[in-house]
Amino acid sequence: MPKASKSKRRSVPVTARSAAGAAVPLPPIHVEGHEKVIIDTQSLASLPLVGKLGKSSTETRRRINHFHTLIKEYSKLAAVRAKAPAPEIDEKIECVEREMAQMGGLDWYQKASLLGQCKSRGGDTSRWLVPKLRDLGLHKRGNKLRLLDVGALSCLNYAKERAWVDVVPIDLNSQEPGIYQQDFLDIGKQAADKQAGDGEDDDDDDISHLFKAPFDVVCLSLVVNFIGDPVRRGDMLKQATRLLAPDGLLFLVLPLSCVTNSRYLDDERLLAIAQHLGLEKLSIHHTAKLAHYLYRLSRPATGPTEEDDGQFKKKMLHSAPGRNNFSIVI
Ligand SMILES: C[S@@+](CC[C@H](N)C(=O)[O-])C[C@H]1O[C@@H](n2cnc3c(N)ncnc32)[C@H](O)[C@@H]1O
Repeated sequence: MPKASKSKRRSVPVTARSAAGAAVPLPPIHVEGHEKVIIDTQSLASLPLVGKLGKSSTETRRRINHFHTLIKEYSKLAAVRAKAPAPEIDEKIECVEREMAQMGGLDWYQKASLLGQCKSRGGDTSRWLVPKLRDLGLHKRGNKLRLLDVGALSCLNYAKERAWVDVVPIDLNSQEPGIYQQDFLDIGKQAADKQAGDGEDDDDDDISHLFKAPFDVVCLSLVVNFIGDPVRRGDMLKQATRLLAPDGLLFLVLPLSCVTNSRYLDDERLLAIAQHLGLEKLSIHHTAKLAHYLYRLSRPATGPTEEDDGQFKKKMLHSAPGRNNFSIVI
């Protein structure tokens, strides 16, 4: 059974009251050098499931979107606080934290997202990817495809393809025994820490062997938009290219509005970012709600370097009113 890996980041835990008035743990704030501050969604997992799953898919979607807004707000406020702490910022942060807690935290969010994957609501996005992999003839390859499913809500997504696909499903908060609890952005860091004698010496928790060989496919389905900080969204794409084998595939899924209604991102810009990271476009498909992308790593998988940073800053592309601010920064 997979075990949770341990986080080594500094945290400042806080508490608040649940709707029922009981004290509940709230997300610690992690300060990771370079003034980057993120919400530690792992800690949201410990919140009790007090939130309701919507009666209709529209209601569930509305609540999921609101949870995304809270994550973004939290990231922004935490970044302000890291630079210039002030009591009014603390108050605003507590307010956001309280609301997330009242909704049920990450556990509620994941259960609501899983509901969105029901067949009656369109199924999970692997059903789009599998025919593409078959079209590429990858089901006939001699050795099985190694596929890293990031933000996996179920370990059964590729069960029908088990004869030719070996899946490593990971999530910040594992919902099933078959899903490894692992922060995608920490892959590689733990092994480096250990080598430097800095890591915790608990071999039972060590799943680093799973990430030693490169992956043929990395799936980032509805995960990049989960992150509130545009730089960390860029870090996710960079990390994916680092983990891919030569000619490996990146499967990216974003809510459609991230590319059709954003001031800072559209398909063209996303393609420029992907190409900059050594990825070439194989396929794009928009549905009423989602944008699917399949890219292939077309240059040696050495991964992007520090020099890549600063190449794709937040740039206004569409200034019409009513647009959202979703962006990816490299
Ligand atoms: C909306 S769910 C996506 C579920 C599924 N992949 C899909 O396509 O429906 C987003 C998931 O990504 C996970 N996640 C977000 N950041 C992550 C990270 N850095 N490492 C691993 N999982 C992450 C969250 O915990 C959450 O379960």
